[in-house]
Amino acid sequence: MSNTALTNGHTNGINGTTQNGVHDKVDFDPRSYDDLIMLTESVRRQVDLKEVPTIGIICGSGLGKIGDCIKDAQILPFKQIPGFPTTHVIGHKGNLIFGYLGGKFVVCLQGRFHPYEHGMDLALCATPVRLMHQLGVKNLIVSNAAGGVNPKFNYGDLMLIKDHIFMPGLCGFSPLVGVNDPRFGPRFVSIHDAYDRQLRQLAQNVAKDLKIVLHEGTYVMSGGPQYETPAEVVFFKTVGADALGMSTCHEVTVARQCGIRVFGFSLITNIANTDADNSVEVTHEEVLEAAREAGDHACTFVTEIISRV
Ligand SMILES: O=P(O)(O)O[C@@H]1C[C@H](O)[C@@H](CO)O1
Ligand SMILES: Nc1nc2[nH]cnc2c(=O)[nH]1
Repeated sequence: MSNTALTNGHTNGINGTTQNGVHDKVDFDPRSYDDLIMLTESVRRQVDLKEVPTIGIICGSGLGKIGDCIKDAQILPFKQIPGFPTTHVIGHKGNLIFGYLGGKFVVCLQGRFHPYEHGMDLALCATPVRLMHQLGVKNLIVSNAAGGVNPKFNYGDLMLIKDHIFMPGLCGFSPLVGVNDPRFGPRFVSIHDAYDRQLRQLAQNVAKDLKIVLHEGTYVMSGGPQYETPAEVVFFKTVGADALGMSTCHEVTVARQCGIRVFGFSLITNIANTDADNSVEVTHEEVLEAAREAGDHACTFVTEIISRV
């Protein structure tokens, strides 16, 4: 089957109707388990789930190419998913894709929700991970574009995420804040093993075989959307950061709450400034350009990892 964009009308089941496949604004509560079930049912009705997608993928800025590599793709635009907000960030297409990659049936988020776009509602931004869990995902591959802090990193390198510092989470902006329905998972979640050691080893082996430079390091999520000042970069470097971004940690936190194994990597799209007297501008355009250049590379890497999971 060739790739299919799903545009049939449907009834979303959460507060209302749809016209021409586009859902009306719905009153979706990301902390309601019942709303999550209705959202999941709506997705199930719109796609032909040939198998259980046990692998989920989240594409970072400009890394949507990974989604384009999926075979026999069924493409469900976010605007057809009741409860999903819109993604406004250039380089995030806004599709949920089902199909085959690396010989496995996968579900891929071609675009993500950044907390800075959605009033720091982290539970809302992490809803796709809860959806993936409902659909049967057991392993999640998260990717992002990030600024390199570690002096060994170069533009275009890949960094496997070994650990993270979730700045908004430390300040009370966690997707787990608020009433916790135990059906989402435990109230208190241990994040001691956020990035699965076995998957990291597997990725290292893949990188070696494909002759890809793969660093390993700590990813810091800041609230964004502003990039860091040189003093902030020095601050993060001092506390152990290797790469800086504005996403991922909220998704990983929710994934761990529901028992999904995680593998994460960053594409180093710029080198973060540490000296205010010699600093250069960082732009989203250069971030996207770096991601475009690394698209094939990232796609091969992810495909090979999936084939070996
Ligand atoms: O979705 P990711 O984390 O890859 O997006 C990064 C962080 C900001 O959203 C944007 C900055 O250029 O790219
Ligand atoms: N916070 C942050 N996010 C990024 N995404 C891509 N580059 C950067 C960066 O330098 N800082």
